[in-house]
Amino acid sequence: MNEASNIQRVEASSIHARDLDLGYRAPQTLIAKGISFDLFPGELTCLMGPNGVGKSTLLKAILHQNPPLKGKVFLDQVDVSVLSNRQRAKKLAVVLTEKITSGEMTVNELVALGRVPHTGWSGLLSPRDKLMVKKVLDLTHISHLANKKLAALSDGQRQTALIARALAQDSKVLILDEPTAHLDLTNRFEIMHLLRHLAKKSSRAILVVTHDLEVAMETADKLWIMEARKPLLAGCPEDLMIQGQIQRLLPGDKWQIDPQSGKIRLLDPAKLPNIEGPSHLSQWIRNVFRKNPELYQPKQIRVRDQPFGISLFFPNREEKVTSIAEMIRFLRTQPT
Ligand SMILES: Nc1ncnc2c1ncn2[C@@H]1O[C@H](COP(=O)(O)OP(=O)(O)OP(=O)(O)O)[C@@H](O)[C@H]1O
Repeated sequence: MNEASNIQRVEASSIHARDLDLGYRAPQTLIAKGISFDLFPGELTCLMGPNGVGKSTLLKAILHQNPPLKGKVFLDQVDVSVLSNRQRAKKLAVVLTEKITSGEMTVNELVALGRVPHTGWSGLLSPRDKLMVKKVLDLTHISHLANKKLAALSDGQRQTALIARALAQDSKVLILDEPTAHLDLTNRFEIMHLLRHLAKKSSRAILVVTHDLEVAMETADKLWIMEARKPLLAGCPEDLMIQGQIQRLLPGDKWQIDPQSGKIRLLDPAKLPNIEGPSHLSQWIRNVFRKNPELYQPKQIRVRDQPFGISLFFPNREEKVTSIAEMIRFLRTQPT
């Protein structure tokens, strides 16, 4: 980035930091050095990295819960350390991986707490506040849970209620730590698509810490990849995938990201059988041999669709099966 474009981007970013040292005091522990980032309005950014690398520590620096050991974080060009808690809460909403202690509270009451920066601690909701609570309950598909106590919710429902509370805060910056951790397959996409939609529709800057590469690739505008003792790497997810940079999320040489599917898999064993047939079928047969390197490998495998069938070719015969389970059973009977 040259200097002129750098200045332009700094002006546009909602959160900006350069060359931070992140860590803890008493005793002083340095976790990450030289960390720089810009979070832009209208974008959903996913922060990814191995366990313990310092993602939550970075969030705590942005939130001023644990200020950086060196450097400053700017929220709308204002140093976060000079903002009061109330000023920060109006600009920035957070969903952390917190345990809810007050299980007696209802979902409606929890979400209404999101309006506190706007109502004051009296907690009296104006009609506009009540409308906002209703709107976010609808948006997150939990209106039917409004009067349920938090203690009576599943982990995923509680997580969604916390997200609704943050949305009710109606801030321009939203930060979420592993929001999809407890959600089922559909809801992890639903919630992330909702966050993406909010980023676009109301020009919010949204930062999500996640370990879910599939959801991040599907929804994020930007990825921030955090590695031990390295500067933060930021980029468009598709560029990072094509450039092989996503592989940085998997230190060591045991696991590999397939740049075509974006899926994580064991590094290919030296030899896989020769498989002919449509790629959407042959890839799943290949998957079986990757998972079961001990399986007897025929000379050639041919797979076909409609009706589904697999032909296994041996030096002097052909065996036909009609499912992958049947293929595995058959190959297990073969001497290795
Ligand atoms: N309050 C603290 N005091 C000292 N060290 C801490 C504190 N909290 C976390 N750490 C350490 O900081 C390092 C980074 O932790 P952090 O929680 O930021 O990692 P993370 O990337 O969010 O990990 P995960 O993916 O497992 O959530 C870890 O080594 C952790 O032990």
